[in-house]
Amino acid sequence: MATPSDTVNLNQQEKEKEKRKREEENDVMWKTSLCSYYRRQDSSCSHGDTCRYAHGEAELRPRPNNTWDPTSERAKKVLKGGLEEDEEKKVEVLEAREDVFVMEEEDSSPNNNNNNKCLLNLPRKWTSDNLNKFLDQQEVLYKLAKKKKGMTVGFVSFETSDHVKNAIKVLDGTSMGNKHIKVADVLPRSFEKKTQANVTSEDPNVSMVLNGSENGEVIEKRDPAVNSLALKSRSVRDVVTPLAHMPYGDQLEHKKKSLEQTLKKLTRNGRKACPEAVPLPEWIVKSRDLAGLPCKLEGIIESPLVNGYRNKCEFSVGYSLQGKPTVGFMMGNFREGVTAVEEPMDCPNISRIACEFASIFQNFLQQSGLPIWNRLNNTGFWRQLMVREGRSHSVGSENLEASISEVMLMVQDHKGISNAAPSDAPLYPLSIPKKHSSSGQDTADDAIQTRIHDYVSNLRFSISPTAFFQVNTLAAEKLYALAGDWAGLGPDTLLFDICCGTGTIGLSLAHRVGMVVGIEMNASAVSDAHRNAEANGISNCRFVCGKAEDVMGSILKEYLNMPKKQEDNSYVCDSNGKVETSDRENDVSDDKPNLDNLGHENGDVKSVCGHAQTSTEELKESENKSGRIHTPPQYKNVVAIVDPPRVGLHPVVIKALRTHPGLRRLVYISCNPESLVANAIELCTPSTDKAEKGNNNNRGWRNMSSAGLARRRAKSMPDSEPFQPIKAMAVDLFPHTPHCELVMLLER
Ligand SMILES: C[S@@+](CC[C@H](N)C(=O)[O-])C[C@H]1O[C@@H](n2cnc3c(N)ncnc32)[C@H](O)[C@@H]1O
Repeated sequence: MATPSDTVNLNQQEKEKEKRKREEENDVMWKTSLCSYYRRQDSSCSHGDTCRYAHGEAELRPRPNNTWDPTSERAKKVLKGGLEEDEEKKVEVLEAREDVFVMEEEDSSPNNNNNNKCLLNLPRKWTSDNLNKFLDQQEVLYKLAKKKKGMTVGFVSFETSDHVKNAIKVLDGTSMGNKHIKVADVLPRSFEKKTQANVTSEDPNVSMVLNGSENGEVIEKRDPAVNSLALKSRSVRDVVTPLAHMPYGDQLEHKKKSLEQTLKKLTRNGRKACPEAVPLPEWIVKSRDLAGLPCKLEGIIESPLVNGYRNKCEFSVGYSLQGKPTVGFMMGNFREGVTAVEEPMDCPNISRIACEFASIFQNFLQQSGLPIWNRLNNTGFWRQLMVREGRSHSVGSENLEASISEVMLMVQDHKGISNAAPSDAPLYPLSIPKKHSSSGQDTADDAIQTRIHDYVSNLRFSISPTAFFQVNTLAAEKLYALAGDWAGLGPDTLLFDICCGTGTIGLSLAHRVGMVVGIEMNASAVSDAHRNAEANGISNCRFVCGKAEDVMGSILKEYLNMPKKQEDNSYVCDSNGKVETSDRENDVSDDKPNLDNLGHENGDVKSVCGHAQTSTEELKESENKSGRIHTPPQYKNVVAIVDPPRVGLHPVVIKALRTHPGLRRLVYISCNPESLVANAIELCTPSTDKAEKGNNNNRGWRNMSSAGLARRRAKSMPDSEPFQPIKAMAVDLFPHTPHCELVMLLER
């Protein structure tokens, strides 16, 4: 007979076995990051040994590129170790120069450089003011001290070598929280003065756009890049395409496993959020047969093109580790103090053409009189180059490169924190001198096109500089086709294309439905959608410009809160976009439609529409003229395809979709499975009529996971029928990176 201690041992053995099995089976990212519970010093992570994140330093494994979770003690030790190994304790601050210190010219000369030091391990939240105060408190004599919020490094310059010695004596090793300050040397580099020159292009269809508010002044300052020794072991290929070392099949397997883990969060959180008084929904009960998945993950569709697939690249401008002005990708996170930029050639997802333009731009920078953007003090000019490619006709993966017929280059004059200028920043088209004109002279392009074109499902799409377009067009076609197949479309379907961009999803599915209503906040994208409908002869689409959270409620009302019975006065659009009446079948009711409901609750709804658009005003006008009331037709099948940005849908949109009983099917496309899961928790968790009213106790929400927040919101969801996750499938739009698109069908 087994004793209790035998049972415990057996259980432990089982657990160990299970753990080993998981470690072997699981993805290469298994336990390469610390669990957030562990970070919060809270040992209540319910996954226990099966958690894919490390519960402590001992469990932590290195990442595939041989680095450690940057928040771990190990990573910090590696960094520290690297520094200590260096005899002279020199930090390789390659381009910490006079614009950081605002020093006199002679101060930055190599001879005086010993009077410039950097302090390591300072609190991230400190600004220059804090550093100045601290040095004063320590009675350290110095000339100038600078510190950027978010970084752990500060820079100090001293008048004399005695002052430096004293500072080292006082500061080196001083405790700062659980760390010790280190004083290290700064290695400035000198750079040659450059002259301004023009970008020239031999490509006939290159357009260039300046995105920003004003031209920067011409100042001869250089961008400091703070790069630790640890960076030397990193390659840009590892940073940008961390899965590139695996065969493509293994990458897909890796992503699938990672998605399974993420999807399981939906089940766990749905179970936790389900009110006690309500039975667990069927999908949670059935998850036991699916190893904890909320629905079947049907697989992952591979990208037709694995290399060079990106049609859009945002290159950073900065200095390389060798101090060369470079156009490419940053070697790490600015918050980690990394600003080094390396060339993109080794990144397999970048097209040859984009690399060529990055290289042309890099050569141009050598001669430009304008300075490179300084990420430490937010000065300078050249900051980012965006390269977008367009095609002249629809193609397969074999000859994609040959079909690229247009390139749009976009540079930014933008001083905000985020690398990308806001989407509503003014755009200035720039003419690019062409080398080849019939006269042999350089000529400027008279009619500058600020749009490029691409093809999805044989439809031609016009794309404005700031409009979203999927970066992997061929894989996006597969994504949209899958969404269309799952949406259960037919002539009697009303399709809401939520976050529609240039109208790609709605327009490519328009021939399979009665009507499409697209919603999008980017006005240029909405104009594109309008143009794209017209260019492709599609008339049953309407596009609304507005934030989904502002317009969703009123649009649902407009289309779904129709009177039960109408005569033959519903409308369809003819091929010219004119509104006509039709004999569409309708449910029976005697109510008159309430035209007031057709207005948008939150005002400010601009409709930029295809031919089929009929605004409230137009409806009212047509009612007055004909004496008949025109209302949108009723559709038997109402479906929404949502394709939100990485953050997911706004809670107001989720609530509108969830609480409108007319919407029975929803296809959720997501580039961020974590936010899909969070939104699905709110859409699929049962509610009660005793839903908690808005909880004012928001303490601690900053530390909450997106799933935790969703659980909290699910509790205050008004009583409404929840959706059920039916199936999920991934589409790999981003080979060589950990990202992919996830599609989930929800029904009720
Ligand atoms: C992932 S993209 C999808 C675009 C489009 N479905 C496609 O595949 O080309 C997300 C889109 O949502 C838009 N967007 C972001 N936040 C929004 C909001 N609050 N309301 C409406 N649209 C939004 C963005 O401008 C972007 O065009």
